[in-house]
Amino acid sequence: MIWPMIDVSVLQVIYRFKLAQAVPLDGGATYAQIAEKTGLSEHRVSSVIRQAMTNQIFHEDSLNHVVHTAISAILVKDPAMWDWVGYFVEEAYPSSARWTEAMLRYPNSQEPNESPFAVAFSDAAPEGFFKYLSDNKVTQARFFGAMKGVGTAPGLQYHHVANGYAWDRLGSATVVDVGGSTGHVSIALAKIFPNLNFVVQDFPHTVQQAQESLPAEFQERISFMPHDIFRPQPVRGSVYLMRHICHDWSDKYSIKILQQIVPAMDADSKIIMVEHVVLPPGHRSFLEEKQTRNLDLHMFTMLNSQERSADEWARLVAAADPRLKIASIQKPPGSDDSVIEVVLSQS
Ligand SMILES: C[S@@+](CC[C@H](N)C(=O)[O-])C[C@H]1O[C@@H](n2cnc3c(N)ncnc32)[C@H](O)[C@@H]1O
Repeated sequence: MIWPMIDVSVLQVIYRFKLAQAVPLDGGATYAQIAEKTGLSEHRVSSVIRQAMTNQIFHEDSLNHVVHTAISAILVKDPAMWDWVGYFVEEAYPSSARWTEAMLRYPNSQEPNESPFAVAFSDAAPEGFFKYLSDNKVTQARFFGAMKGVGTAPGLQYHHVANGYAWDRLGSATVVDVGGSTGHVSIALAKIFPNLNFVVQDFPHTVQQAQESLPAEFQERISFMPHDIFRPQPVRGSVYLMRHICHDWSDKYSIKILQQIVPAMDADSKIIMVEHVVLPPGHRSFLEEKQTRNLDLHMFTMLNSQERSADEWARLVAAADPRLKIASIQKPPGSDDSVIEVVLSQS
């Protein structure tokens, strides 16, 4: 149980010293050649690569001669996978080693600037991960690349959002995509549901770029609006889509985000959250269970946030406003996320 830390340390060396790129995709390289390219000693290179081989990263096809495996080759061929590894080994891994320090220094904190990440990067990122990203273009580009890669995973495809809710029953509603980034989810829904219009809200720099690159066919139906999710919702009487928003925030902040929307809601309004709904142990395969538990603790690591069970989602919306109720939770087949429909009861 202790040894997997060596796996990640090895991955960090592979990333930092670009060991995958030091091995040509055709033909491979000797340890001496890789050492020369990377500036590491031949012994260190072979120790690291031979340990990586135990995870099927690289293969020695003859003594001291390294070739790629499918896993090592993907690090060279797929920039999103490279960014994903980079984000994990450079930001998440050192932060994960600071859990207990964060827990002791800031017991049960819900503040992003008291997360294990903020403890690990206290000099560079005293205000937490998101502020660090906005101040560091290299890290930001890597994180966006990683997120783009994650978005291509089968369980996170946008068609699950379409399948998980009866969007066609909304008539000609306006859907406000709160924290909708560059509008990729709205665009995916707009393609399938021609009656719906969309307002995508996010930080000013994000929505400005997105408006400029929006395909002409959607110009009439999708608009972009700079909006801070911690300020009152300016678009009234709509359907409010929030995909992967609250899992970035602890309860304290998620409640604030929801409370900004409630005053804008009318009797037909809904909040549609697309999020992970955690099941109790024993309901899923071992690998799914492991993935969910890892993700929950990863959210703690970086943001002092969490993944939530159905009960925790219900308590969260009720804490934001006792009139808010979860009307339905649908998990489309093959989807990692569920679609949580929240309504405002009028009684
Ligand atoms: C995890 S991403 C989800 C993006 C999109 N909803 C999706 O499903 O791909 C979180 C989004 O929230 C936005 N965000 C974070 N804090 C915000 C704030 N205070 N105001 C507006 N948007 C914010 C980020 O810019 C980012 O686009």
